[in-house]
Amino acid sequence: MKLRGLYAITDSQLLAGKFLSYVEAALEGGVTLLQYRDKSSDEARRLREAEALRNLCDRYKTQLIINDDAELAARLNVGVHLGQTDGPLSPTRALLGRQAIIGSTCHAQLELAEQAAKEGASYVAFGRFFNSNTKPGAPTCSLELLDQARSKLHLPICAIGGITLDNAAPLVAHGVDLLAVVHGLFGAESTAEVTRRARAFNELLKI
Ligand SMILES: Cc1ncc(COP(=O)(O)OP(=O)(O)O)c(N)n1
Ligand SMILES: Cc1nc(C(=O)O)sc1CCOP(=O)(O)O
Ligand SMILES: [Mg+2]
Repeated sequence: MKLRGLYAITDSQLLAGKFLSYVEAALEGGVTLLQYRDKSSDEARRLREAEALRNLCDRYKTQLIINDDAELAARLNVGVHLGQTDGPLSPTRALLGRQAIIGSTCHAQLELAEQAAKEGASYVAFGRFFNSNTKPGAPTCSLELLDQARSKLHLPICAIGGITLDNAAPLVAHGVDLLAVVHGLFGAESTAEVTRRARAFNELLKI
């Protein structure tokens, strides 16, 4: 399966009271990967929400990715996204199997991406590219790094951090396959607007 398109990421605060309706609205517009990102330690709620997302994703034939938590991903038989301090990639690949989607945060460092590729990552993520409401302190990344990554790597490239419909086109022009978005998608005023934005992000990625 080719990993290219919108990568929607949930935010528990932003989506409070409208979690499933906004996620379904995004899926309606087309989502290649959906990441469940919840930084709390409420294990019961996390399991419940992740299961609900897996059911939704099954209906829309979208791949679910769990942020940070390989054990939860294994329990639900879905993918995982690992940052640099979220645990090693190779044992996670062994845990989840060959088919699982495993993503790796590489910030603005090509060497991290090359290492992740060697250890079996399915995609590499660079960021942040713009000011981010969700993670304002994340290190920044340039379009030039994307050019280098595109010429050296044979994996799908994901961009993250402050991406909106107004600033995403240059990322695509510099070789990005996956646009990972929280606020620029789920910060919308209505479910109809979430669906419209999802469709528009996918249009940007059509070659
Ligand atoms: C697609 C994608 N890219 C990067 C990240 C950030 O991961 P990480 O550095 O582990 O930070 P947290 O998201 O865990 O705060 C991501 N989640 N998804
Ligand atoms: C979770 C995350 N990681 C980042 C990184 O650069 O690694 S930026 C980010 C937040 C993405 O949310 P928004 O689309 O609202 O900026
Ligand atoms: Mg993490």
